[in-house]
Amino acid sequence: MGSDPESQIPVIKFSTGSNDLDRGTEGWHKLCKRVREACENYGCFEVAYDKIPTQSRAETFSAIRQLFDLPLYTKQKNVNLYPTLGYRGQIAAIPLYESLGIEDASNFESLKSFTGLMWPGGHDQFCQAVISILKSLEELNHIIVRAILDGYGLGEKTESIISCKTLLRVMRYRAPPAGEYMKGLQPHTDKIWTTILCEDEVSGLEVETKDGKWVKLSPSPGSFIFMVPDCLMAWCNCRMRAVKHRVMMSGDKDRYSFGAFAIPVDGSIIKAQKELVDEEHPQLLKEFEFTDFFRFHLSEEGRAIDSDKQVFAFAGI
Ligand SMILES: O=C(O)CCC(=O)C(=O)O
Ligand SMILES: [Fe+2]
Repeated sequence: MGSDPESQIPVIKFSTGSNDLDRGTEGWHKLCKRVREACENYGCFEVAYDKIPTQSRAETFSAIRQLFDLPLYTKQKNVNLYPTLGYRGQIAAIPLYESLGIEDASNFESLKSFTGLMWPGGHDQFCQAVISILKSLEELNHIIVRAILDGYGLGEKTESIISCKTLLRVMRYRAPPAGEYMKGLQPHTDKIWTTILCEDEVSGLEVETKDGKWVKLSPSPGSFIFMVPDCLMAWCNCRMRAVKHRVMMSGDKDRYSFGAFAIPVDGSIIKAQKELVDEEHPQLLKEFEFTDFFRFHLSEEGRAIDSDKQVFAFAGI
């Protein structure tokens, strides 16, 4: 598992030094095709993006480590209307896992109020590090969504792009007891529009392939992982697959990671693009309001359903 290079997900370069990122160039067309194929076949890909310096990642992870070093009662002040978006930890089924969530985290004011809650007097260095990397990741996300649109010939239909705010979720997974291979995070698909993940040194993220095999990812140190969540899958009439993923821990090091999660703003309607519905691809999901779906997945009824089936239970035709 993982050591077989054949089973690894595609690596796609987003190189600011070439004209591949200019719409209309041959390089851009090739990029769009690769993005589309990766999202259809794997539901994810590794992103090599040269615009985010190693230093910026290092500063972000140093800030994240300081956050996890705070006392539990301080971290538990991170509450959210939706329980899974605030502090999570001390969960019996996944004892190694702990995470915090910051809504609208590329906005200086919301970062300031978060750091003001965590540290007396705030933490300017935390805000600077997070803002800087998130702005770049939002830019990257924008390019990837553009590539998806162009990949389907919908480049002019920018009004169909879902408006989002970025939630930053930071994770720490404790090393398991010596010699054990242990669940860090349960298998799931993300419920949102897009996900970009970043890990620091210790791997552990696994994705499920089309034929149901789990593959351990070994991204290069400077890379990110882009994933297709349920809403993006619904938007493209399930041409792309929402990738099921989990974290498995082994070895003696704690794992730190973070995700830039694009969360549709309240009132967002998620619907299959009519251009992507035809005889060969009948519409599979009804249109739905994002918040209704999000609430459903947290409800008792939703939680009784496997994560990757929830969207079909909620909106299946
Ligand atoms: O820690 C990771 O790499 C994955 C986290 C994740 O899948 C999530 O928070 O939805
Ligand atoms: Fe996830």
